[in-house]
Amino acid sequence: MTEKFDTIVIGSGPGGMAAAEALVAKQKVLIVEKGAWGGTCPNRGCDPKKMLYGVVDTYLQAKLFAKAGMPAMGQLDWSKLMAFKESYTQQVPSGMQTSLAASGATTLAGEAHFVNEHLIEVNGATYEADNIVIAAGAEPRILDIPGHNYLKTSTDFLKLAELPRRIGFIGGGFVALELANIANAAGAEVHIFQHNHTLLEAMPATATNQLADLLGQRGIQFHWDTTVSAVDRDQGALVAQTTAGSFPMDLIISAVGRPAALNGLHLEKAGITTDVHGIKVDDHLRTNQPHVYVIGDIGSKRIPKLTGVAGFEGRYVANTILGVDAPITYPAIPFIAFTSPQLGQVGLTVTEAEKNLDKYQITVTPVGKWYSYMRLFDDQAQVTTIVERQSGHLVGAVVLAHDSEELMNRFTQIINLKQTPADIAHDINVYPSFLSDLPYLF
Ligand SMILES: Cc1cc2nc3c(=O)[nH]c(=O)nc-3n(C[C@H](O)[C@H](O)[C@H](O)COP(=O)(O)OP(=O)(O)OC[C@H]3O[C@@H](n4cnc5c(N)ncnc54)[C@H](O)[C@@H]3O)c2cc1C
Ligand SMILES: NC(=O)c1ccc[n+]([C@@H]2O[C@H](COP(=O)([O-])OP(=O)(O)OC[C@H]3O[C@@H](n4cnc5c(N)ncnc54)[C@H](O)[C@@H]3O)[C@@H](O)[C@H]2O)c1
Repeated sequence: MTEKFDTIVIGSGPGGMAAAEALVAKQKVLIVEKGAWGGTCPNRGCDPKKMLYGVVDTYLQAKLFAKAGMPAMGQLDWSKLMAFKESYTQQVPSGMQTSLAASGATTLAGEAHFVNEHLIEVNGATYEADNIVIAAGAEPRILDIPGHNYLKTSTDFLKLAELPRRIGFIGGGFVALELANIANAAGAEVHIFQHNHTLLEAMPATATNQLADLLGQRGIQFHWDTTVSAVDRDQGALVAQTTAGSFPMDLIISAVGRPAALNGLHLEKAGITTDVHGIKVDDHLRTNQPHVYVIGDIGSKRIPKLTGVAGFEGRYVANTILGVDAPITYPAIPFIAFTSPQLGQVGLTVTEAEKNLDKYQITVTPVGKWYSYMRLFDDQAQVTTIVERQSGHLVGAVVLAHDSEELMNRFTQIINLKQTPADIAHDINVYPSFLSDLPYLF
């Protein structure tokens, strides 16, 4: 017998959770999960990464304070660091499933496949719905080269029982840089093999070059314009064969992007169309089957693939299903590479602003000597603001600094609220703090 629901949600990551939780008060909802409840972010992404990052960033900062009387630091204990991370991650799947079930959604463990545009099959049983929300996320890409079976992913890194002595990362994106930062601080010899000379493609090159210099000074070895063509095994070690020579390693991580997790969904049975970036959507996040919606990392769209975005889209689609009819519009979307220091960006990019300097004023302010940064030995800290000349509104910002996330959140708020320098000067912020410096940045 086929059980009938108002809405079926496929995937319980930040996108699927948000959609299910927003629908369940008014609808009969089924949510299906083939792996760990909660999806990538809390199990093998943002949250475990930031548990590790918080410790290593504090450790690095404490080392900087040696000049200010901090006693000498020993080596980080990797097994305790991992145990700390697991104290959080081990309770995530059961906690997420319990919370979904408590909200009234029906939870089902198993892989969902489309049978037709209204019917899915899970564990041999079929389920029907008026609406289906695909929130199946993305998965790490293993580079297709000889020896690819030796390559590991971010998921493997975040579970390492022991820290390998030499770690190579293929790619210069968020995953490679953030994990390289952790591995380096924890004592590994770290190499980044990047096929071009670009890090974090969405960020301005001046800031990413500066970040690469700082990470290089800490010992991370960047191999620019270097393609890894094969991986061999030689007497227990792995060898990265590259256009710049052979490099023996103990672990090599493929960090070359996260393609949409299309496999296994059998989208063709529902006639749903895809492209190389994922499932195609319209401005209401509908597929070519209007009752089938797509949210989060699995969608083909030019929006950053982030946890906050997946949740925003989940709530938007829930409202659409419940009858609100308006195309999706996104607020400013901030993102940060959690490296030491952090590099974050929000709003209009420097590259876009540079194309129209009559309209936009770009100001790069080195703040390393400012009180808030000098007391942290954050000598290279730098804030870039992009202001629309006519209105005086902030439309974009880039921050390279220790602990820049709250400043980034405030910049995001300023952009969304269209606050002017006068509005900002009117605020009383905690003094001294990064935010009490704000009026001096405009
Ligand atoms: C190492 C790492 C660090 C990250 N750090 C950050 C960060 O600091 N900040 C940030 O904003 N973002 C970060 N991200 C990205 C963030 O994790 C994703 O953008 C977010 O998880 C996307 O949510 P989602 O709901 O679209 O997909 P996911 O979280 O991937 O969830 C999809 C779920 O669908 C399930 N699924 C797939 N197919 C099926 C099927 N056929 N049937 C049933 N279930 C299925 C999967 O098992 C999975 O649980 C990071 C990612 C990684 C890998
Ligand atoms: N702090 C955060 O917000 C955060 C952290 C981690 C991941 N994420 C999300 O996860 C996504 C995936 O992260 P990622 O680092 O895997 O991808 P990415 O897109 O950020 O970087 C991929 C890197 O791989 C390189 N690359 C691409 N194809 C290659 C090839 N064939 N050979 C060698 N190198 C190649 C690219 O030049 C790039 O440097 C991010 O775009 C982001 O949306 C976000």
